[in-house]
Amino acid sequence: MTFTATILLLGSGELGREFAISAKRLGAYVVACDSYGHAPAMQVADEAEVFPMLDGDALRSVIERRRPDYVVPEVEAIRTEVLAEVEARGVTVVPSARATMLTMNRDGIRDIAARELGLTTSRYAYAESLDEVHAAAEHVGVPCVVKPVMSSSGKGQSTVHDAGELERAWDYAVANMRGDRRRVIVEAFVAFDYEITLLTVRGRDGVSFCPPIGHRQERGDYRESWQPAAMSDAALARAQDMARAVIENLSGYGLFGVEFFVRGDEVIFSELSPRPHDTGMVTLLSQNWSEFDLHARAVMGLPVPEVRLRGPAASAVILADRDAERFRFEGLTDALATPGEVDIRLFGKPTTRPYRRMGVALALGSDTDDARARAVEAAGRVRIAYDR
Ligand SMILES: Nc1ncnc2c1ncn2[C@@H]1O[C@H](COP(=O)(O)OP(=O)(O)OP(=O)(O)O)[C@@H](O)[C@H]1O
Ligand SMILES: NCC(=O)N[C@@H]1O[C@H](COP(=O)([O-])[O-])[C@@H](O)[C@H]1O
Ligand SMILES: [Mg+2]
Repeated sequence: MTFTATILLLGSGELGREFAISAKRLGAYVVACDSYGHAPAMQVADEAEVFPMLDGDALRSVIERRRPDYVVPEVEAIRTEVLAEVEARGVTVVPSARATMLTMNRDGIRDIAARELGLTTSRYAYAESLDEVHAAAEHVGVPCVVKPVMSSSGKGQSTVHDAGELERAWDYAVANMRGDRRRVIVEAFVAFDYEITLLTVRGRDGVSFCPPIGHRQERGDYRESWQPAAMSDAALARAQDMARAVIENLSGYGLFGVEFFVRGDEVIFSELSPRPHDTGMVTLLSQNWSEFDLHARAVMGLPVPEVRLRGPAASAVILADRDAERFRFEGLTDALATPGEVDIRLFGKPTTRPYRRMGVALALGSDTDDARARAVEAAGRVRIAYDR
């Protein structure tokens, strides 16, 4: 059989699963990798590889054996030095080895944005010990947010309201970080009016933007997202300029999820994913081409189409609440019968744990408030029943 490209997908969660579907529709052969078997993307890919992606030797040997046209990272926690090595030998790393190195750890991308590009960010400092955490908090002020430099979906993150809570925040960060660097970023807490993800695509013909996505987070992890987020033309233009500046600096082709806090007309850069974003799952219903379709096209060097919104839309997550290997989903019939245009995605994760995202509900509405209400309603109708 002839394929248009061979893609090695590094990370096989829900985002990788939708990307794999989009890439396969364009004729790609997809090898899905992760540290555990039967991961969501593996269930729809051509083949799977199970190994720890932070292990450089294991990663190098899989890339050498598979000889992919494109290496597509789906998570941050990857031995990115190996990606730089293989890029130097001619393999295309998406969007670029430099982008994966700088975004793997929060300090890389934050220093580029704040120091090199001069973008507005929250005040911040790094710390590698409890003493340094105290010094950093003194520098940025309290309340502040403490996060491991390597983590995602809010893992190891806490908001500190009083210096007495710093020790607990440091211990929590170290216990929940990914990888081997005991380093945290301490950021001033931003009392934003709202926050957005600006999906930004860099294709062969230039940079384009999706309408902004608003979202609500709890414990540093997203619960609901909606599109379009209401914002002033001035704030949107500022966010687009900042997003363009960062991704031009990172280089490479693909879709990026650029996160901003907005307070009045002030737009504050937070961080970015050089890949589809969890809050962007709303685009599975809201756009004529989803963020995964756009990523696949940009990555494979194909034309990036103009995005059209099908209507105000929202997503709401379906979370597990305990550790389990045996569980069932109930209520799918009810959920899909939620009035209006509603859809459900169940990711197929093989096990649950507290707060693990197992699925998402999607809804169109007359406006984003209506879409949010429908998505939350549909998500709530899906129940996870745990077997003893
Ligand atoms: N300095 C801050 N001030 C106020 N809120 C913050 C700050 N930093 C983070 N948050 C809140 O926590 C959320 C998660 O933070 P951040 O995006 O840095 O973490 P993450 O682990 O990278 O999450 P993800 O991987 O889902 O993007 C933000 O979207 C925001 O709601
Ligand atoms: N904010 C980043 C994000 O949402 N990443 C998505 O979550 C998966 C890990 O989920 P898990 O921890 O449930 O395995 C990742 O593989 C990716 O799809
Ligand atoms: Mg984030």
